[in-house]
Amino acid sequence: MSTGGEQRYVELFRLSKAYPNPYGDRVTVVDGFNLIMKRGEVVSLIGHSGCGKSTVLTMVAGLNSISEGSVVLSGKEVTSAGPDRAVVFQSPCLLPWMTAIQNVRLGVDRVFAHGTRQQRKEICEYYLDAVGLADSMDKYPRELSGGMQQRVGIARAIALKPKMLLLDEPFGRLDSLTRMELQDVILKILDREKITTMLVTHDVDEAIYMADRICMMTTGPMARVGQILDMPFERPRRREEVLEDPLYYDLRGCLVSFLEEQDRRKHRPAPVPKIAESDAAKSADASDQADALAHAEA
Ligand SMILES: Nc1ncnc2c1ncn2[C@@H]1O[C@H](COP(=O)(O)OP(=O)(O)OP(=O)(O)O)[C@@H](O)[C@H]1O
Repeated sequence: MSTGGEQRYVELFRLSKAYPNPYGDRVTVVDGFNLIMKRGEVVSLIGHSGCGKSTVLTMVAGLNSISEGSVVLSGKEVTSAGPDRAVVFQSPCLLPWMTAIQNVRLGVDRVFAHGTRQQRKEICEYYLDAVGLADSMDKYPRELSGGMQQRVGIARAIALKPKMLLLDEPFGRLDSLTRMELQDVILKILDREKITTMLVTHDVDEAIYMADRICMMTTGPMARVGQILDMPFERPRRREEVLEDPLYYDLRGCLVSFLEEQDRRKHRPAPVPKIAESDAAKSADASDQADALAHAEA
């Protein structure tokens, strides 16, 4: 039976972020973002470009300061970056003078400094094999395709055996075939290792296929959780089964409607500003505004 700590393994409590703007003010991008994740759960954050998905993820990673609120992972408040949270970004940023295995070893040597040299080597080999790079471990980044480099980035993150995996559009730069292959690579590893994962993506289908829950963010500024959807599909998942499930299209429709509604709100015209005039002119102006608002609501 799972304990309370496993049910509330990650807690984002009233998380807010304000960035300075060029005029010296602060703009609150994310405001009062609440989310609780179970241990081993995969939650996808989805929302319009610029709503603050990466801001939330980087605050959880400890790479971005928290303006207000808190992130608690396994009972411990996050105050800085640490190896218990591994991040995979769009681009893996491998060190070009090191081979694939040397890139993975950098972190492994630090985190498992207590292990023997042989044990650390085996960890790296195991995860490079898990991402399908058994034959390319000794290649340099320049000898690897974009997809292969991203596989190294995934192996590098998971080899640290983190408590939490943070994926920020990890397939964003890949062609659709490679993207699907890597989705399956990650799903297989997550099914085996049960790593609690936050996945930021723009891709509705990717979110449905990979996540246990999808957290839809409202459009910023002051973005927060708009709605959370549970994905009813069993694990391990097979793409064809998910795609053939009639619920898939209902869920997809729900996500798309949410995003469209957010888009409408963002582009709703503001009321026409009033200018001081006579009472008669004022009332005419008020009725024009009412018309404008009614038009915007329609
Ligand atoms: N360091 C920063 N300083 C000032 N503003 C920032 C900073 N980082 C992000 N922002 C702003 O915060 C908002 C949210 O950015 P963020 O990258 O979190 O959004 P996102 O939803 O991940 O976007 P996308 O989907 O396009 O990657 C944007 O308006 C962005 O311009």
